Amino acid sequence: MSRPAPLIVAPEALAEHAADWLARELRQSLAGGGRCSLALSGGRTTGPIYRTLAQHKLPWERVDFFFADERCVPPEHPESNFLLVEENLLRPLSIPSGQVHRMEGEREDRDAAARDYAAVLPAALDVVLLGMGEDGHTASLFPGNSALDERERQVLAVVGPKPPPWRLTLTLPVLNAARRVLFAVAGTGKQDAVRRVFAGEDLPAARVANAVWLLDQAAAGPTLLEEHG
Ligand SMILES: O=C(O)[C@H](O)[C@@H](O)[C@H](O)[C@H](O)COP(=O)(O)O
Repeated sequence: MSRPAPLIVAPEALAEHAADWLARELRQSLAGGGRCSLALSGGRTTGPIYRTLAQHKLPWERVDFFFADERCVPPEHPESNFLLVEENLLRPLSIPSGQVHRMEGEREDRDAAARDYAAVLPAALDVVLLGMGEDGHTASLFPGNSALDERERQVLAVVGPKPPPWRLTLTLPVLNAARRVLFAVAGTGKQDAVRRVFAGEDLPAARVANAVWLLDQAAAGPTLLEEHG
């Protein structure tokens, strides 16, 4: 799969570039006057992106918020992706709860929670923000996990190596049906996984086909910097 060249920016510029990209894509989706769906990821990289995105003036009342994955913890737990997005984006923008579709990771019946979430997903998400782990996972689709081969279910409960273990995750059919997908990847720890993705290796993140890759210089590493920096 030939992959478009990544956008490579200085570490301190990644959040702003990602927020600008998201705002631009949301604005384009909203231009027709209808509603727009935005699916968000957790992890350390995304918090600053959300804080910067919250400063953008958009018709936020027409945006419906979804999640790419969620840890199976209560929504007030420090590991909750919902809490991360709530604190850095939803609360600063005073987004009403009716616009927020939270994955109910805390439910005892995780499979029912996954099925219920699939039922509220739009036919195709408009804009998705993904991160990538050092092992090349994205959302909670981890290397070697059978969830990577799911072709029917849109949301699955999975166990991953990154604690907390149980998670709910969108599957590849959903991520690959999304209109616009951005990967935002930062830090030297991701350099090897980034190199492998752009070398064509079959990592989970590489299976998200039509995505824009935004890297900081640390994650890009010398080879990609030389080629695309
Ligand atoms: O729930 C999660 O942890 C995320 O959805 C996950 O896919 C994350 O995006 C990557 O693990 C990168 O995380 P960092 O940004 O912390 O490196």
